[in-house]
Amino acid sequence: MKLFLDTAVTEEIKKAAAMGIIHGVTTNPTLVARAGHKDYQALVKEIAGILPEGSPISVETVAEDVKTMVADGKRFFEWAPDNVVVKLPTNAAGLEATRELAKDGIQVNMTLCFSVNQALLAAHAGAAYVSPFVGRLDDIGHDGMALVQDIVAMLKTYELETWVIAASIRHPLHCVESMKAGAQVATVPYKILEQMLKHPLTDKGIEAFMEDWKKSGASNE
Ligand SMILES: O=C[C@H](O)COP(=O)(O)O
Repeated sequence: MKLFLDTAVTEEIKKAAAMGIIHGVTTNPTLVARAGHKDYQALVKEIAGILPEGSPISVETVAEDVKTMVADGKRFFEWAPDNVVVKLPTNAAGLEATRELAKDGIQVNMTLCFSVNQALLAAHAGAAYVSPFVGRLDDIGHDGMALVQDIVAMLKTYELETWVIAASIRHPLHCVESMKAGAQVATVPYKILEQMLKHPLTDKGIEAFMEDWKKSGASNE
């Protein structure tokens, strides 16, 4: 499973990219606003310069009609043609715009997906990615991860090539479950990356090795 970083904070992207553990970035209007960016184009170009060449960056529109969605998508694509994946909502306008952009070879990530039916429609429209929102379903008492499992199985059954991005990831167990479900990607906030890495026995082990080495008086010069 590949990992995307779900953030608009460039410092977080730099830190994760330096460790070589992320394959792309997803942004959305809330994340861009929260990070205090005023210029989306400048942000996307900066992210493209941080990530390895060709890494996908999801760039989301706030347009509501097909014409503006397509125009936005084409504009976003020009900002970084090797990276930009246009993020569109899974609704009627989003499907039509996805079809248009896909015809032009522009990749689309259909976001705010909350059902297997929506994922099937996204795949038929030509979406490169579909993003089921796990945490937001859990928040209302539904089983978000069951949706990821069902979508992965459905796409496999019908040999559809759309990739599943497990999104709205809220804790490290969501990542483990996404792997078990066979999602191609999980997009995670930086905090979750840190939680994925952290293990008390690793820290304890490092401490013990250092103490024993110091006590031994041995040299590694
Ligand atoms: O844009 C997609 C995000 O993964 C949504 O996450 P959230 O539900 O925590 O806002």
